Amino acid sequence: MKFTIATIPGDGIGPEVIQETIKVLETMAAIGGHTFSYPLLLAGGAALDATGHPLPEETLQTAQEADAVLLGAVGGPKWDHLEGEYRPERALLGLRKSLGLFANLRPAVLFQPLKDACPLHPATAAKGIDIMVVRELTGGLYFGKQERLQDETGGWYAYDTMQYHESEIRRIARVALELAKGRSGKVTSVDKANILESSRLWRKTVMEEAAAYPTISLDHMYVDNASMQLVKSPGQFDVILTENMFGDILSDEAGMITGSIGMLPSASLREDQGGMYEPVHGSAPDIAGQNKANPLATILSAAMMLRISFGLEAEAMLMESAVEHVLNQGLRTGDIYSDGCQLTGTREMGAAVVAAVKQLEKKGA
Ligand SMILES: NC(=O)c1ccc[n+]([C@@H]2O[C@H](COP(=O)([O-])OP(=O)(O)OC[C@H]3O[C@@H](n4cnc5c(N)ncnc54)[C@H](O)[C@@H]3O)[C@@H](O)[C@H]2O)c1
Ligand SMILES: CC(C)[C@H](C(=O)O)[C@@H](O)C(=O)O
Ligand SMILES: [Mg+2]
Repeated sequence: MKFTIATIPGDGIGPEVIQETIKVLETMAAIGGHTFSYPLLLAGGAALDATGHPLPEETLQTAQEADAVLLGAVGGPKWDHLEGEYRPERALLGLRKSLGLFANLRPAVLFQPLKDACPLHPATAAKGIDIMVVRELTGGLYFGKQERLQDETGGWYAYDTMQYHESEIRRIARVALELAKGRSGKVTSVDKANILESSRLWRKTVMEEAAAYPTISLDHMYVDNASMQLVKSPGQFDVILTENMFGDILSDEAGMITGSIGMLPSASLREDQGGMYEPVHGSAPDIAGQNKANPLATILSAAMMLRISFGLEAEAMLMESAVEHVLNQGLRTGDIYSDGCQLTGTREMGAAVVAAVKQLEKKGA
């Protein structure tokens, strides 16, 4: 089969992790007899430097026409002084909104070989963690009206607006409820309904949608408590359903309890399962260009792409098994390193996954 993957390396460690992911995808293509093409597109700081805008029209158009989008990360200190639409991170929001990617799936799974790198109590780590964060991605504070103004004293003030339409809540709630059917059947909706009006509507609407899913157990948790419970006893969560900003924060936290944000993939989807795939982490300027970044989050995002957008379940599973295999071999980038393991670099980790894919495929054949 032929697929076009609009590829946006972006900034910082983005190009490094994308490079390794393409190597793995090419191995998958050779094994499965597929043809993947990777039109390379500019977005973020790289696009700003080259074209004067973080989200060039050509990027948007090619992304819209492709079978899926694969993105590294955007942003970095070089562009931190910029305002408004010139901020590199705005490119990400522009892509999400224009592609209609309202459903952000962020699985947080603790790979068992990493349980020693998990900062939680060993007994908790041994039990395993398998949480699916379903984050609403095109509404809320990120897309509400925002402004910076001066008051009558000349002092500055600013506001951002958290706004949700019932229809936006219903469609993301359905995504979470449907996903829960294929898992252990529990959805925890996270909000701040004790204080925010948008959260009160969120809770009411989620309850209404859940009425059509009698086999799913639904509970509700305030976001402050949820962030504490996630560390205290992550085993209580199956699917976490939440709005845009709460999901951003909770998914980074979920990354840490599963070893590292460098292990966390994500899929941003529209109704037809078309989507953009990117690691949860950012451009990590502190380690960029040093062959230190963990490429596994991006490789796992590409596996999600094969499964969800291309329907290549066997290939996706092979990639995920290859990741588990290299971890079992004891290979670790710095972010997941623990005593007795072998410290390795971005390129070496990518090469090890490629080798593991080939080895596992041979064994299976
Ligand atoms: N999706 C995205 O493009 C995205 C996501 C988050 C942040 N950002 C942007 O990235 C820039 C840096 O943001 P930040 O520092 O808050 O978050 P970050 O995720 O880039 O980094 C946070 C910490 O995690 C580490 N880290 C992240 N990814 C890693 C990996 N793959 N391997 C090993 N270590 C890893 C970094 O070294 C750093 O210590 C900012 O401009 C921010 O806006 C972009
Ligand atoms: C860079 C930023 C806009 C983005 C977000 O907040 O959605 C990032 O943190 C993420 O998690 O993808
Ligand atoms: Mg984030």
